[in-house]
Amino acid sequence: MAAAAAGLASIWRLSHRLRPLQVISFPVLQLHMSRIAMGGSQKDFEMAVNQVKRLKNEPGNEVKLKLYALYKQATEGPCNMPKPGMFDFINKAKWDSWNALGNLSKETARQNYVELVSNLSASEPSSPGKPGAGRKQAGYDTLVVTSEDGITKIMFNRPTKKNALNHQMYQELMAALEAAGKDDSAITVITGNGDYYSSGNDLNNFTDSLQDDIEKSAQNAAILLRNFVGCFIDFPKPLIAMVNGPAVGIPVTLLGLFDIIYASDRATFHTPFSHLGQSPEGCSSYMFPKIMGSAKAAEMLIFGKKITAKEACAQGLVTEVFPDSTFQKEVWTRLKVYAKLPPNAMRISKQLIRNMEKEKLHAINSEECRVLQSRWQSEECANAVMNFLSRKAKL
Ligand SMILES: CCCCCC/C=C/C(=O)SCCNC(=O)CCNC(=O)[C@H](O)C(C)(C)COP(=O)(O)OP(=O)(O)OC[C@H]1O[C@@H](n2cnc3c(N)ncnc32)[C@H](O)[C@@H]1OP(=O)(O)O
Repeated sequence: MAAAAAGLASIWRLSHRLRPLQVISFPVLQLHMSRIAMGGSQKDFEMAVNQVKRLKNEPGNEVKLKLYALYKQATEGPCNMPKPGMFDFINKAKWDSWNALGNLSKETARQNYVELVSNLSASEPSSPGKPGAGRKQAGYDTLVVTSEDGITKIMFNRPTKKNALNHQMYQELMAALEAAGKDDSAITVITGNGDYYSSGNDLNNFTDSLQDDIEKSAQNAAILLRNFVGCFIDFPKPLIAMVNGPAVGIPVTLLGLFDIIYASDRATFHTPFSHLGQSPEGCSSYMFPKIMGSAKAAEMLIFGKKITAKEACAQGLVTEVFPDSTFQKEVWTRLKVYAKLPPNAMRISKQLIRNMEKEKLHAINSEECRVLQSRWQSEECANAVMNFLSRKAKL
C-alpha cells in the first residue's frame, strides 16, 4: 500500500514537471494522443483536462485515481484492460478505480470529471475570478475550507467514499463551523467534492459499536451527534447548502437547519432510516413535517422514499434547482452578490428567525439522539450495517 502511495505520488509530481508527451500514464496527457468522441460537454471536458495540469495543490492519491478513472471512462468507456497482478500496485489501483465505474456513461463520466476539476480548482490558492476560491485553510483532511469574497466555503472532501462522514469529518466539520461562525465572512456555504454531496454517516463508524462495549460506543456516538447537530442549530450566520449531487441520510436531514438550499438537478434526497434500522436525526423529525407537511415527511423519514431535486423543491426542502451544467457558475454568481449585503443585518435577521425555536430544536436534537442511541444497539441496525459492509446491500 505504501509502495502504491509513493508510486502514485511520483506519477503526480512527474506529470507536473514533464512536458505532456513525456508522461504517458496520467490521463490528462493522453488527450494529446487520442481524439475522442464529441459530446455536449466536450469543450468543458477539454478545458478541465487542461486545468488539471495547472493545479498547484496536491490533490491526494484518492482524487488522482478518481480523475484517472473518470478520464478513462469518459474517453474509452467501461474498463477494458486485463486486471493487473496483485503486486503491480500502481496499475492495480488505477484498474480498480476505473473498473469501479462500471457502466457509467461516457457523458456522465465527462460531467463528473469536469465537476471534480472545478471543485479542485475552487480550492486552489488565489484563482482570480473563480467563485468560492481562496486560500485553502490548513488543518483539515476530510474537508477543503476556503474563504474569499465574503464567503467561507466548507467542502466535504472524500469523493471516492461519496463524501461519507467518518468520525474525523464530524470533528472537522464542527471545528470548521465554529471558525466560520467567527470569521469575517458574511455567509457560509457547505458543498461536496465529486459526484456526491454526501452519502451520509460512514457505516464503518459502526464497526466499533459492533464490538465489545456496544453500550458505551452508542453513548459516545449519541454525544458526538448531539454536539454536531447543535453546531448547525447555533450557527450564527446565513448557512447555504450547495447540493451538488445525491445526498443520503444525515446530510439530508440537516438541510432543515440551513437557511438556503440550492441543488443541482442531479441531486437526490434520501433518508433510508428504516432500511438501516435507525431513526431520523438532525431535527428532521420536527423540521421536515414543518417544511413539507407530515404526509410527505413520513414518506421520506419512515418509508425512505428517495426524492429528486425537483420534488424536494416543490416540497419546500430546496430553495431552487439549477441544471447541473450551470450549477456552479449560477450559484456562485448569486452568492457573491448576497455576500456583499451588510453582514450584520443578515446575521441579525437569521438569528431572529432561528432564536424563536432554538431551545425547542436543542430539545428535539437531544431526543432524537436518545432514540438513536438505543436503535444503534438493535439487531435491525446491526444487520443493516453488516449487510452494507459485507457488500450484500446498497441503498
Ligand atoms: C457519530 C454517528 C452519527 C450517526 C448519525 C446518523 C446518520 C445516519 C445516516 O447518515 S444514514 C445513511 C448512511 N448511508 C448509507 O447507508 C449509504 C451507504 N452507501 C450506499 O448505499 C452506496 O455506497 C451509495 C448508494 C451511496 C453509492 O453507491 P455507488 O455509486 O454504487 O458507489 P459505491 O457503493 O461503490 O461507493 C463508493 C465507495 O464509497 C463507499 N461508501 C459510500 N457510502 C458510504 C457510507 N455511507 N459509509 C461507508 N462507505 C461508503 C463505498 O463503500 C465504496 O467504497 P470502496 O470503493 O468499496 O472502498
